[in-house]
Amino acid sequence: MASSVQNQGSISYLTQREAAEVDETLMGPLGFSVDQLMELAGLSVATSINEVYKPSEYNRVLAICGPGNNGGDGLVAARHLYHFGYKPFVCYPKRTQKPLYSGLVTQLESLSIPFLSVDELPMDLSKDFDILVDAMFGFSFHGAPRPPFDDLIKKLINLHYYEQAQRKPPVIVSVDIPSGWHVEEGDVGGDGIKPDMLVSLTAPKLCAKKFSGPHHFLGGRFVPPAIAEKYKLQLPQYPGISMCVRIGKPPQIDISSLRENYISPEFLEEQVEADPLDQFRKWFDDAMAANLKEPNAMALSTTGKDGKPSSRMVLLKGVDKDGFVWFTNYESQKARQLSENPHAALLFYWDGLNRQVVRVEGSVEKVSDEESEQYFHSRPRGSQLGAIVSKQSTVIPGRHVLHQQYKELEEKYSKESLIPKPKYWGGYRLKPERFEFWQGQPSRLHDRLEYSPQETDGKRVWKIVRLAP
Ligand SMILES: NC(=O)C1=CN([C@@H]2O[C@H](COP(=O)(O)OP(=O)(O)OC[C@H]3O[C@@H](n4cnc5c(N)ncnc54)[C@H](OP(=O)(O)O)[C@@H]3O)[C@@H](O)[C@H]2O)[C@H](O)CC1
Ligand SMILES: Cc1cc2nc3c(=O)[nH]c(=O)nc-3n(C[C@H](O)[C@H](O)[C@H](O)COP(=O)(O)O)c2cc1C
Ligand SMILES: Cc1ncc(COP(=O)(O)O)c(C=O)c1O
Ligand SMILES: [K+]
Repeated sequence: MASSVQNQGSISYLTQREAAEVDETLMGPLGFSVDQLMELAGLSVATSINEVYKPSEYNRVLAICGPGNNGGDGLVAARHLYHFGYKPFVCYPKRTQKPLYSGLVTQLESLSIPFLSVDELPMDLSKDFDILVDAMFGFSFHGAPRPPFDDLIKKLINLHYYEQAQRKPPVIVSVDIPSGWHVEEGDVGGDGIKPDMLVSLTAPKLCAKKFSGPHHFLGGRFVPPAIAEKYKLQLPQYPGISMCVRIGKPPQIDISSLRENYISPEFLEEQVEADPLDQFRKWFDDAMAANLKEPNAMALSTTGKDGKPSSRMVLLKGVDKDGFVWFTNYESQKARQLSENPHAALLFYWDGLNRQVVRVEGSVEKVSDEESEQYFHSRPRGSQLGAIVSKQSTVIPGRHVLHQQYKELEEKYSKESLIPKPKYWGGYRLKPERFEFWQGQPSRLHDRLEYSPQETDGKRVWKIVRLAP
């Protein structure tokens, strides 16, 4: 059995027989119920879709569900997609009279998700939907598709006939097997559906080797090692806590075509804080609440006396009325430039909120030695040693020198002993003279509000103006 499991690269592909056996083993000796596996499968499908097609752009989803478990996966996926912010519709023409399936239907009905009969579907699916989930047939498909699925499959094949230059055609996402394809041979006649995305479940089936669309995902982070061992399955690592993982090549796309259409709430003069620091804190809190990774990462741009700019990321470690603070090596390239020209600019980009705080511009000073000292000792011991080891921005012969010195220092400063802050390490503080807050909007008509200081009646106030996007 094991020898017949096919590999392409480092991933195993299952035959139809093996796929059914794995299923039986999961649901027999390994104690899974079909409900559980279907829930995990449907959730994997929904998360895979969300990785590639965001609900802001691809909102209307039609899940076309077949009579078997593949159809059940489609019903579960539709429910999760609803909760992820999509608008799902379901076409489920051959309902299975089992409590599992009627339960799934009830759950969808309770969310007011419309069920459309085959007759209610438009001839041309491209107008009403952004995503078509093909959950008609999975690994038990055999022979030629019978009605009404033959026509439904034709609708998916014919989609491109309706493609109009101005309209983005809906994408097809196939669950486990592109419906109508032979489970092992693939699209034998070459005239079957051509999904944009395939979400293989448990392990890809042989037909997946013939999939040439841009997005191949594997879902189902539930395969116990016993199954993987028994079938000598080589499966990829799932990232983080994700239910799915991209397999196969990442899409080869034309970089010039990469673009987002930003959709955000309005950002108006009336809503902003009078003090840009308060506005910054508000946006920083939003970035924290949105769970963005390292919202304190900022690009720092400096120029030396030659006037040639350089940028690099640093971490914001404090912000108050006196300015924005970060820590670094005082003998680094940025330090040299700052000693030649104290003017610098900071830039934050908060992807996920479509926001950047651009041009926090101002002059820079070193922070006090006590402040550097205090921050240095708050860092993990490893980072403290790292700061001693790294003669930042100098040329070194290889990684080994860093590790060698690190090991020596680790021995020198055992356990609790104080690691002295090197003289060449400390903080800088930028005192802002200008701020700009930018929020992305559709058609590149973004909001840009700029703060600059102004004297009014001998008092310094912040003037706010709107800039053209
Ligand atoms: N561990 C896993 O991998 C899991 C997989 N899941 C999903 O389940 C499918 C396999 O489900 P299964 O119910 O075995 O089969 P299908 O969904 O492929 O469909 C079977 C039904 O389709 C009918 N059928 C078959 N061929 C035709 C045809 N040519 N025309 C019309 N109808 C057809 C079949 O009827 P028969 O009368 O022919 O028997 C069945 O009614 C797998 O691919 C995954 O998507 C689980 O959800 C989770 C675990
Ligand atoms: C997210 C991120 C945060 C960083 N934070 C710092 C930092 O706080 N301090 C620092 O010295 N380098 C930091 N670095 C490394 C710098 O980007 C840079 O490589 C280093 O400071 C040397 O820059 P320079 O040669 O221009 O002086 C960070 C890098 C990244 C990607
Ligand atoms: C070289 C260097 N120094 C300092 C920092 C800031 O890190 P910490 O939070 O440890 O101060 C970083 C962060 O990436 C860094 O790469
Ligand atoms: K399918």
